[in-house]
Amino acid sequence: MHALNDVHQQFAEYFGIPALKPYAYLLSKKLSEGHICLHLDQLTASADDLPAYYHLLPGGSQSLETLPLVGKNGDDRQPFVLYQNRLYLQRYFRYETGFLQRIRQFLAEEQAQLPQRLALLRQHKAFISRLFSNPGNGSAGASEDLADWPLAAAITGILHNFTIITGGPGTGKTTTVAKILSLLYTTNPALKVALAAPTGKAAARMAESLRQTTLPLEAPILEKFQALHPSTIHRLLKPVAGTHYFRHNQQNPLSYDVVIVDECSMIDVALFAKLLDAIAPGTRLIMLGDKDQLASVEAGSLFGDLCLAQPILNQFSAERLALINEFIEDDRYRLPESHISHQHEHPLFQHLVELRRSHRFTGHTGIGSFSKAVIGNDAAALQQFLPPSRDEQVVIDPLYSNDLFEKFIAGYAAFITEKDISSALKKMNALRVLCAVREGEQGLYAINSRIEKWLDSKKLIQHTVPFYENRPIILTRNYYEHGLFNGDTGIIRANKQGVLMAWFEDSTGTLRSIMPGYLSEAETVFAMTIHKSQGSEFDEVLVILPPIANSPLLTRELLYTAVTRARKRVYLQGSGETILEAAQRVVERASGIAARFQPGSSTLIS
Ligand SMILES: Nc1ncnc2c1ncn2[C@@H]1O[C@H](COP(=O)(O)OP(=O)(O)OP(=O)(O)O)[C@@H](O)[C@H]1O
Repeated sequence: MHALNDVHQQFAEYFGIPALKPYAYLLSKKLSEGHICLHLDQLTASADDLPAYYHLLPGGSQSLETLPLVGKNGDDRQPFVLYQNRLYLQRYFRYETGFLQRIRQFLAEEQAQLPQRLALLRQHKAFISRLFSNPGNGSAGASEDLADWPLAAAITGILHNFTIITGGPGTGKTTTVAKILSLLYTTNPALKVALAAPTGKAAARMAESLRQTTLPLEAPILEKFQALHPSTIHRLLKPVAGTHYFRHNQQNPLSYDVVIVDECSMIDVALFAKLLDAIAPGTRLIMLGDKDQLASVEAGSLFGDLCLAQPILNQFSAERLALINEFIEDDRYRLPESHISHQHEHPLFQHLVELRRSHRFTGHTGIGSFSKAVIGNDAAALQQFLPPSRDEQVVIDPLYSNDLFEKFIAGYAAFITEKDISSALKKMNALRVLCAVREGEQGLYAINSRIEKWLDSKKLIQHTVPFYENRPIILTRNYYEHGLFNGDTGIIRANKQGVLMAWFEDSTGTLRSIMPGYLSEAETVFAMTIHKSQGSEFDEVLVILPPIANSPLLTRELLYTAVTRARKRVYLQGSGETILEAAQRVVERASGIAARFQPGSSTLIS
C-alpha cells in the first residue's frame, strides 16, 4: 500500500478501479496544470509523470472504453468522458461542449441578419471610411503588413454576432470597438451595450479608453460613450451568493444588444461557458484579447484555442475581401489578394481578425521588437537586447544589480509622498515590480519584504502594523458586498478622522474607502506576480526572473506578458540564458476546441 501523499493519487485511488487509476492520475495532474483534458494519443509523453506503481492499459487507450465510470458522449452521466481520444472529467467536458454549442448558435443566428447588415454597411460607407481614414503609422514589424486590419475587424464585428479581435498591446483593439459602437449607435441610439473583463482593472481600462475616444463623433454619440459602465464578468452575470451559479444564464440571458469582453485570454473554461450561456445568440458578442498572453490560472486557454483553431488567420472569401476593400480609399492599406481563401468550411472562418500594427510600440527597437522576438522565439533578435545593448526601453540585467533594484523602487516615493489619494493611486500604478514566482529569493514574498525593508530604512513607510500607512494592496478575492473585486489595487491612508482605511477607485474614478479589517484576503503589491499583472499596464516595470535554468514555469507566454505590461520601459533581471530558454518554452494546454471545430467533426454530443 502506498501512502496517499499526493492529491492526484488520492483522486485516482478514490474510484477504486485499478485499470482506470493511471488515467485518473494523469488527468488530475493535467487539470492542475491548466489543461482541460488528457490527450490519449500523447500518453507516451505524459507517462513519465506516472508513479512507477501505475501501469497504462496494455491494449492502448481504446481499452479505456470498456471500463466502468467512463462515458462515451457525456450524456451517460459517468464521472469520466472519453471523446475523440481525449479523456475528460464530466464537468469539464460539459463546459467545453456548452461553450462550443453556444458559439455554433451565435454563428447560426447571425445568418439571417447578414443581408440587412450588409446593406447597413453600404448605407454608411462614407461614415465608415471617414472613421478609418487613418490606419496609423504603427510598427507592423519586419513583414510590414500595411493592410487595414482594424477596418476588417470592424466590418466583421458589424456583420456578425460572434467576433474575435486579437492583437498585441496597443494594436487598436479598443479603438476598433469604439468605431464599431459609433456606427451601431448611429443606427440605433437606444443600443444597449455591456463592457466586461475578467478583472475590474481591465474593464475600467477599456471603458476609460472608450470614454476618452478622440474619434470625430457627434455630441449625442460621445454622450453614449460617456455613459458606458464597465464591469467584471462576475458582476455582469450576477453571482448567486454561496454558489458557483449566476443569476444570468440560458434561462435568464443578459438583456444587451452588444456585449464586449476584453482580456479574454484570462477567462477559464468554467467562466467562459457560463458567460456564453448568459448571452442570447441574437446578441452581438465581441471578444478582445491577445492570443499570445498567458492563459487563465484555472483550467483552459479557450481564447487562445479559438484563435489557433484555424491554421491561418485573417483569411477572407474573395467577396468579403472585396467588400472590405470598398471602404479603403488608399491603395496601400487595402487587403492583398493573398488573404483570399477558398477554404470556407471552418465555422470560425471570417469571424476572427488579428490586428498586427502596434501604435504604442513604434520603430524597430524597444518593447515592441523585444516582445515580438519573444513570441517568435527569435534568439538572434533577443541577443541584441543583452548587455552591452543600449536600448532605451528594454534593459536586461543578468547580474541582479542591487543598484538597479533600489533605483527602481525609489520610484515608489512618488506615491508615498503624494498627499492627494487619487493622485497617489495613479502614481502607485505607474510602476510595478513583477515576479515570475511566489517563493524563493526572487519570488513575490521575498521581493515585497525586501522593498518594505528598504522603504522603511528610508523612512518612507513604517512597517509596524499589517495595514500600515501607504501600504499598496491587491485583493485576492471578490468582495461583492463592497463592490470590490479580485485584482483591484488600493492604498492604505488615514481618513479625515485619522483612521487608517483602504482606498480604492471605482471604474468611474470615484474614491471609496473601507475598513482594512474587512479585507481578509489582500496582499502587498509593491511587487506582484506576472499572472496577476494581466489586464494592467504600467509606465515602467521591473521583471525579476528566478536564476534557475530549465524552470517549467518560465514560458514564452509568461515572459511576453511581463514585458508587454510596460508602456515606456522594462527592466529585466535575469540571465540571457534564462530569457532565451523561456522564449523557447511553449506550453500548449490540452483541449478539444480546435479538433471539435474541424469541418466534419461533430461539436455536439449526441
Ligand atoms: N489608426 C490609428 N492611428 C493612430 N493611432 C491609433 C490608431 N488606432 C489606435 N491608435 C492609438 O493607439 C493606442 C492604442 O490603441 P488601443 O487602446 O485601441 O489599443 P488596444 O489594442 O486596445 O491596446 P491595449 O493593449 O492597451 O488593450 C491609443 O492611444 C490609440 O489612440
